[in-house]
Amino acid sequence: MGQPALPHYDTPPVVTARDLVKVYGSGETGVRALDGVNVDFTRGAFTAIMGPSGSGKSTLMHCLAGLDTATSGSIMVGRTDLTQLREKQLTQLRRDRIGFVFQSFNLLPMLTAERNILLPSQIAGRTIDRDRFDHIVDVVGLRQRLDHLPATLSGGQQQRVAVARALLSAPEVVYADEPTGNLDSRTGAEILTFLRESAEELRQTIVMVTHDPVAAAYAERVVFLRDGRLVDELNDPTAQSVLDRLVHLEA
Ligand SMILES: Nc1ncnc2c1ncn2[C@@H]1O[C@H](COP(=O)(O)OP(=O)(O)OP(=O)(O)O)[C@@H](O)[C@H]1O
Repeated sequence: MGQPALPHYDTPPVVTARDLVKVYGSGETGVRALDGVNVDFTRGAFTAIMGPSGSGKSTLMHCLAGLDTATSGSIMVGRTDLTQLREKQLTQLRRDRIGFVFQSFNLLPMLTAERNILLPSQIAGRTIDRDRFDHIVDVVGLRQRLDHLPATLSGGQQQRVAVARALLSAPEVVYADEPTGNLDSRTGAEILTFLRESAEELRQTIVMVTHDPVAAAYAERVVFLRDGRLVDELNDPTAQSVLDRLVHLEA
């Protein structure tokens, strides 16, 4: 195990998973996708989850985000244990307290960029923080594209819309699932830089699943899964140091 992330040691974790187990199926054919994961994410930390194929990355993110139910263990988001929530409360928690960025952007095609960014807040009945909206739109460089439909935007611009949408309500945590998987490397670098700056400057907590050591190196911390267990972590990673650990894990 690496050292704890020093810049955040004095802040309580935003998300805490304890003894997290996820078994798909049962009996002989059951798959133990998570096998007792303990992990904390502190406020303003940008963390990447990595590991070999099938190690449980997606399962961990889906459980942490309340998109899938854990078999046992607890997941605290602030003071809420989301493993104890009913479906309706879980839906509300996802809507009000968690942001999502997916590989496939997930924008509504008939809405402009601006309306896509605002929609979740409008559905939740939140007052729009116009200053934050303006700040985010300017930082991601979407000012000139706000009245465009997604189909008329490049992949990178569409992902910026998705990131702006996720960040607008200042959720307690943003989960990003391969956010640069559909982007060329230059555009991907821009999105990752923005995610990193959001963590540093807006103190936005971000957890990202990726296969790409170059993408993971934008995070300040990388946690490694193998066979459903958290087996290693790196602070201040470089693409090379991440790659070295991965090669070691896959050996
Ligand atoms: N819905 C499911 N039903 C049964 N088994 C599943 C299901 N989802 C995942 N698994 C199994 O759980 C294990 C962990 O899968 P998961 O998708 O979380 O890994 P991953 O690290 O995200 O993999 P990859 O890098 O290939 O996307 C694998 O053995 C997988 O086959």
